[in-house]
Amino acid sequence: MAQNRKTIVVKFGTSTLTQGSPKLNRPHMISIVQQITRLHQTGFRIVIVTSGAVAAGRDYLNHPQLPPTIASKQLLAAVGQSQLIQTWEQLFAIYDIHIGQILLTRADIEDRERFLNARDTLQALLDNGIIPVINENDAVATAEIKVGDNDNLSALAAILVQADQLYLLTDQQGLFDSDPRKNPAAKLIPVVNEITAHIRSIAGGSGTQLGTGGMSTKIGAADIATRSGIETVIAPGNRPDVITDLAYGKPIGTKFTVAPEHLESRKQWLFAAPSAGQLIIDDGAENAVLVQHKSLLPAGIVRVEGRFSRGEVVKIRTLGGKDIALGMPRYNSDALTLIKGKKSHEIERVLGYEYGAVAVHRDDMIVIK
Ligand SMILES: Nc1ncnc2c1ncn2[C@@H]1O[C@H](COP(=O)(O)OP(=O)(O)O)[C@@H](O)[C@H]1O
Ligand SMILES: N[C@@H](CCC(=O)OP(=O)(O)O)C(=O)O
Repeated sequence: MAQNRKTIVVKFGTSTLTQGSPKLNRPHMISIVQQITRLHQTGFRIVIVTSGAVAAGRDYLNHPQLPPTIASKQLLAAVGQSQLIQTWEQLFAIYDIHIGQILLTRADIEDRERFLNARDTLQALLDNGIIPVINENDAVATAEIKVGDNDNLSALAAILVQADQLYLLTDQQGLFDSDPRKNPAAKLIPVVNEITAHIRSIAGGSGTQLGTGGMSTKIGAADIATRSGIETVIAPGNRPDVITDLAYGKPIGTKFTVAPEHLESRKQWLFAAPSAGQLIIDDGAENAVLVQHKSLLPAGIVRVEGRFSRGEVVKIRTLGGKDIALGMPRYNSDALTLIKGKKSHEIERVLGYEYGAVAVHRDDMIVIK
């Protein structure tokens, strides 16, 4: 058990979950759940991004005649999301696996504090062997705060969990050189090393009433993910064992490779913001960060300068005044002022809560010396 620590985000489009019908296809969902169970039991960390709420809502309400408004779609999503999550829950329960529902909007990802909260929740679920099941919070998402399609949402989720791979499962074999629904002679493209204007131009919209975005949103998602160091595959959701085969490296569908210079960019993405303060650290902490490549503990912080929230970017500065790293602290400036110089086990006593033992985790730090 648990030899493989690879983290994979798997996104299921409506087309895959319904198998082209007007309702969720439970027999097909069982085969998906069985594959994820196998991976989960061998230590893979799997995150599900699921579409299908609107389709499930429409089916549950017996295909009502509703005005073509956003409110109608939100009504269907509100009804259907509970059907959708219940279906996943019941199917995973067969294998004694727990799931946790997370409904996100763009606002939850763009705001750093909320980004960190979502990331911590996802991490906690994964650490406890619970499979996160994510969808957009369609029922409350207005035009300004929604991501709008689950392809892009899954790329953002993959960044949140620092995934190794993202699989976009759909009703086609992968990306073709033109829409195969319109051109039966279209050819599958097995590997994309660079998302060029040509690649974008061959990706069309959804071929069905129920899908959102088609290939063009999948290309957008692959672009976001690969720039952040996450390999992305568009693959057929109805192929037997597609998820397990992909996880063990079988070439299926269209693979979008990660350029080597992008491997560190998940951190660059996090650290695009200007710095909001400084943490002045002692010699021991300097050695831990620079030589031992470790996280920064509160014990090594001598002084906290500036006012910042959890997740804003700060400079990590030596006693000699040299900036050696940028990082996103797990605590805000007030909390760090109280716990600086203290041992990690004292954090909860001093603050009355804790967000973990470290002040700035190694994953949230770039050394700049
Ligand atoms: N170049 C292309 N290659 C493959 N599929 C394409 C292409 N351009 C457009 N499509 C359409 O994209 C559809 C898949 O997207 P979508 O309907 O949104 O599915 P999902 O629900 O899986 O997200 C396909 O059924 C196909 O009609
Ligand atoms: N959040 C919506 C799905 C949006 C979406 O992108 O759909 P799809 O193109 O089928 O992945 C729902 O649950 O119905």
